[in-house]
Amino acid sequence: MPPPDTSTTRALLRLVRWARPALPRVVAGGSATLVASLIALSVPQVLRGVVNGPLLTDGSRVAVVQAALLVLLLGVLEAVLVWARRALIATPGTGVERTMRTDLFRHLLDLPVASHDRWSGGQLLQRSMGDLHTVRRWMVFGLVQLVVSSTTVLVGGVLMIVTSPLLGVVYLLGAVPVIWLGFRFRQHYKVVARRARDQAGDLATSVEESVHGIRVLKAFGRGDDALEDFVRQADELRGTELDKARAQSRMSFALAWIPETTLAVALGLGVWLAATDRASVGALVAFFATAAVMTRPVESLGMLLAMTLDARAGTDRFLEVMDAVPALADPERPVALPLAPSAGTRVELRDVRFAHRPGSREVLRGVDLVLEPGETLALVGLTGSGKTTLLQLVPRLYDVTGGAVLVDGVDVRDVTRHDLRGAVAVAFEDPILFSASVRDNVLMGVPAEQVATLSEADREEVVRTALDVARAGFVHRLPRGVDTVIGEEGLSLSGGQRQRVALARAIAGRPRVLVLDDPLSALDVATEAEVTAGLRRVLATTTTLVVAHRTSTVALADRVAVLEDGRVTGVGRHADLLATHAHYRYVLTAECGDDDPPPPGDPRLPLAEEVRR
Ligand SMILES: Nc1ncnc2c1ncn2[C@@H]1O[C@H](COP(=O)(O)OP(=O)(O)OP(=O)(O)O)[C@@H](O)[C@H]1O
Repeated sequence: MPPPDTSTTRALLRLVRWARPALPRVVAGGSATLVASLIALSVPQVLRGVVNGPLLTDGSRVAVVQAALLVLLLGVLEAVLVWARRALIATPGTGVERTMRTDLFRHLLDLPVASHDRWSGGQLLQRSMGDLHTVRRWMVFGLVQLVVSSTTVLVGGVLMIVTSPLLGVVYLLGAVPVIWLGFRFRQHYKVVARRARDQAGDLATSVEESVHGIRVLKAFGRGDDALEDFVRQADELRGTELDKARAQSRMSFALAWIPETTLAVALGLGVWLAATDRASVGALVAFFATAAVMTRPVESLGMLLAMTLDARAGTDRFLEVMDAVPALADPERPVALPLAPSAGTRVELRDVRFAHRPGSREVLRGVDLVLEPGETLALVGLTGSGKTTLLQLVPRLYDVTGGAVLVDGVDVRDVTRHDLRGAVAVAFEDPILFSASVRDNVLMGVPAEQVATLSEADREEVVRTALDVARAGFVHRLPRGVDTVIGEEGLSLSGGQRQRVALARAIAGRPRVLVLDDPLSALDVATEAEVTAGLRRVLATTTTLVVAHRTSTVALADRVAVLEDGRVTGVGRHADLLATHAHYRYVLTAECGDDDPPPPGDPRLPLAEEVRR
């Protein structure tokens, strides 16, 4: 077998952090297996004594019976140890797998939103399920068996040389081609093992995306294309799995025929040695019985090496995610947000700059904006002007790349994410709900520790008020009212219904700051006005930043800020801006007079020119 691959060893050693609690039992189980194997190797030595002693000399029955009883005892002991291994190892492995999975999930929740662009949903699913399952199987079976088989082969080899040096050397000559083939196998297999895992992740992503976008696929009649794509990916994965299987069977074949061939040569040589009195019959029996005991460990080495390389690929994929740095980590010395002033919370964006990647074009280029306590400020701008990006900086879904966002005078980077998110609630245009009851979805907007202190009646009151304000009374007509479980991502609700439940979630915790990304876009104007009026009434002291695309939304704000090419070019009341700000008028009304040329790069430019003509 090839010497251990240091990079594989290093990667797998990093697993000790998770495996530590299971180590005592794994080591005990491994030791039991090792002793069982050594017992198996000792039987040929007993046979040697019987053959060279009673069988070939005085034929003492007592000695033969004694030897048989000894072999029986060793056999029983070996069986007990094999059972002990299973009993010791089965449970701790599942605990390790669970801890790794939980840590991975916890880490995912801590990662910046941007890192989710790096791994698709299917890849993360595969990493947290299939990969960790492979790692666990290797840890409790592959690793133990690899250590035991390698030790058995080593001890067996030494015993063979001691029993008959010449035959031992002949037999062990087979190790030379085996090591060479093992090197080649490892080089090839580690590449295909990784490829197979990546392809399995891509395949899972296809399933996830197709299920997610099933309505689009059906509506556009693209089901066959999706199927074709899926079959192609499935074929690629199958090809890689076959490649793995072929490599493994070549290795297993070599591990079967090479030792058997050298054993056949050793047998011929051994018979000649015995016939010429250069070796005892007992030694010959012991030699070949040892070779028989070693057959299985030798043959299993190919499979165990493959398992190790599969586990290495799984470990690498797990550690890649775990090594991703949570860019939005909590500060070392967090500052507490001051208690909410009675008038409400002041939010300030001070010379805020933001680029999605280092060196890329800045989406925000020095934004200065102040939201006075309790004020509702609408953010208006052309599509792609950076409105959503700006909103996401307030609850720190992204960090500014320049300047600062301050909540009641405290930089949001100096506050723990837990505190900040307790103070700032968000509702997006595309609302994501979870496959839980309406009640649980709404209560998700209230910090967990606060929910724990509420009585059952208070919780109901919180949910009812939030749903009332969001004009989401339709939930009471669902089959089980607020207990109705809304399907995955809330797809069993209409777009407008989902938006209202998501809004109820955002306001349930009575946040100090509410950040709304056009959250009522799917509502008719009348319902939107009702919802906004309800919001104003209930959240009188809540400072609100809302992205608006419609005049109806904007009219309900105290002031409006116009975002233009990454900068705020105007702040004021809707009517004033409409009268004085050409770009604002253009964005909101698509009315473009001769004096108000559409801004360069505006996607509506061709249409505006057409209208003018
Ligand atoms: N994750 C991302 N990575 C790289 N660029 C991004 C990312 N998200 C948004 N952008 C870019 O940032 C710019 C601003 O996007 P943003 O979503 O903030 O615009 P918006 O004003 O909210 O648009 P809309 O009104 O259409 O929602 C766009 O050019 C967009 O392509």
